[in-house]
Amino acid sequence: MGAASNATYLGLDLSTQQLKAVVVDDELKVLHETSVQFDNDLPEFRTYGGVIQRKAEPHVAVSPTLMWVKALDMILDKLRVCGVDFSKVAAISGSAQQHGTVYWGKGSRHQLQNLDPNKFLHEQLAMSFSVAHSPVWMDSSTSEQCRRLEDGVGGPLKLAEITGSRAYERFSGAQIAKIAQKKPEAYAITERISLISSFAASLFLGDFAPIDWSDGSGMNLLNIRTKDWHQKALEACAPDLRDRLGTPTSSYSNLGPLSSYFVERFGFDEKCRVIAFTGDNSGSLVGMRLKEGDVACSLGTSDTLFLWLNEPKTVVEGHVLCNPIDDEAYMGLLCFKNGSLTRERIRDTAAQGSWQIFEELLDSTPRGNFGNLALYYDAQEIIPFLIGDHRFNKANDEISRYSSKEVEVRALIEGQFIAKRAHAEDFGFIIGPHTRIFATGGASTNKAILQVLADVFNSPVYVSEVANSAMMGGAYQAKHGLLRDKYSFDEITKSLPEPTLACQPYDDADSIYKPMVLRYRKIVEELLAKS
Ligand SMILES: O=C(CO)[C@@H](O)[C@H](O)CF
Repeated sequence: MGAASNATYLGLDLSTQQLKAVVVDDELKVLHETSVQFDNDLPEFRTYGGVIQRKAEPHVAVSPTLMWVKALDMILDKLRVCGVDFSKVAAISGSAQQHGTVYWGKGSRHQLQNLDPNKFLHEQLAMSFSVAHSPVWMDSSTSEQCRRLEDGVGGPLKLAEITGSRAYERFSGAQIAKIAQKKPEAYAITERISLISSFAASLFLGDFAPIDWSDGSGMNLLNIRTKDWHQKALEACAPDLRDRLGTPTSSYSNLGPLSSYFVERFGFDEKCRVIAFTGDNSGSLVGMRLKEGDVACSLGTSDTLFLWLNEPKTVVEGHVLCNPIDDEAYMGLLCFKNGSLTRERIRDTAAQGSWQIFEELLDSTPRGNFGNLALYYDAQEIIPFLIGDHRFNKANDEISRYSSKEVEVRALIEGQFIAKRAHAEDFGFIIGPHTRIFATGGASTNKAILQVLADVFNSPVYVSEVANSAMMGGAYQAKHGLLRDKYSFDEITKSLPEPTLACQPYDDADSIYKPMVLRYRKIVEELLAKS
């Protein structure tokens, strides 16, 4: 099957903290894999976790757009040094952090279409962006724009019914509205607005790439049933926005030939095709080959739960996105902002910065943690809308610290997963005898953490051989988009091994965690009332 038996596919994941790339063979087996860490490999941009946040504006989170361009220059050189034969690559696709927006200035399309193969991309595109720092998904500074957007379309429930979500601060619509209001001159000279996924596709295409339906579902602007922009939402955000966004497209669209820049600079075949890029959670769904009834838990900078939906639904919390594999289907998504950075904080304070000690401490405490329950929110959490650390003892008194480090470690992990179960059930997810949890992301390599996940959800936890499902999803989508006319996604991915069972829940798990979920709801209700 495939374009040719020696065809390879290039998949990328432009995530919050790093750019990752993988080359797979025609059977989708990994041949090469590498990454560029923004903080360490591109220190000149002075990011922390790939993002710039200033104490004076704690709710603002941006990333230098040019940092992502330079990371692409670097990662292709790293792949070349790894010995990748670019001439065999039949198609390219990828994933990227959702919701962030890139602002292409006047004349940038011409620059994209006329790149000089003797120069780095970052040299040639240094002046191409009308907004140098892209707002990213960790930003929560747009509550005012959210209210205006909801009012403009008839309220939060109406917006959720049409676009799959009520207004969220990190979503692109509110972020674009803020740029148009606070930087009108920059907005006026903006020729195109991309998501970070379609921005990455644009670099490979050598032209503006369309926004795909799945990542476009994270903007509060796309009607997820008609797959077209919702005019009232566009008008509630910024003037003349439709032309700046372009026409959205299916998430496995074959966009066109690879830019000649890459053919001449790296030796790609001129027949290599660019397939639409999508959001990282949609890419993870592709990479995990998620099926109806399964739940995916991605443990990365953000923690997300997502599942396959055959039909859209209106939700007051969480999101419904167009499905990246099947144009007629959807996916449900719950995003928890305080993921790996919070786990790293507690690892540093309670486990001397060592994951091994962290695991030992976690393993040394009983399920239920002696009745202690805690919530840790370094940054403004999305669900629930809370911030700060909130520790509770067995008597349900809020306390400032736990006496032991092992209690603190278990309180963090149990609290994160209990919250996920509570909000997944609110979303309508029913945990049953056939439920399978598929774990991915950095923390999915930590067995002790996965055991807590299995216990809290009272379900078996499976892992794929490659922890980075968003990156693998890019590679799978490259072949899927190239050969979709001949083969279905299942046919294209059938050669892949089934995920591995990582752990099963203990028999007493549900009797411990079901009551803790109820306790979590009560605690959150009281904290929200106070805040
Ligand atoms: O905001 C999110 C999803 O809605 C996050 O998972 C980002 O996509 C992480 F990059």
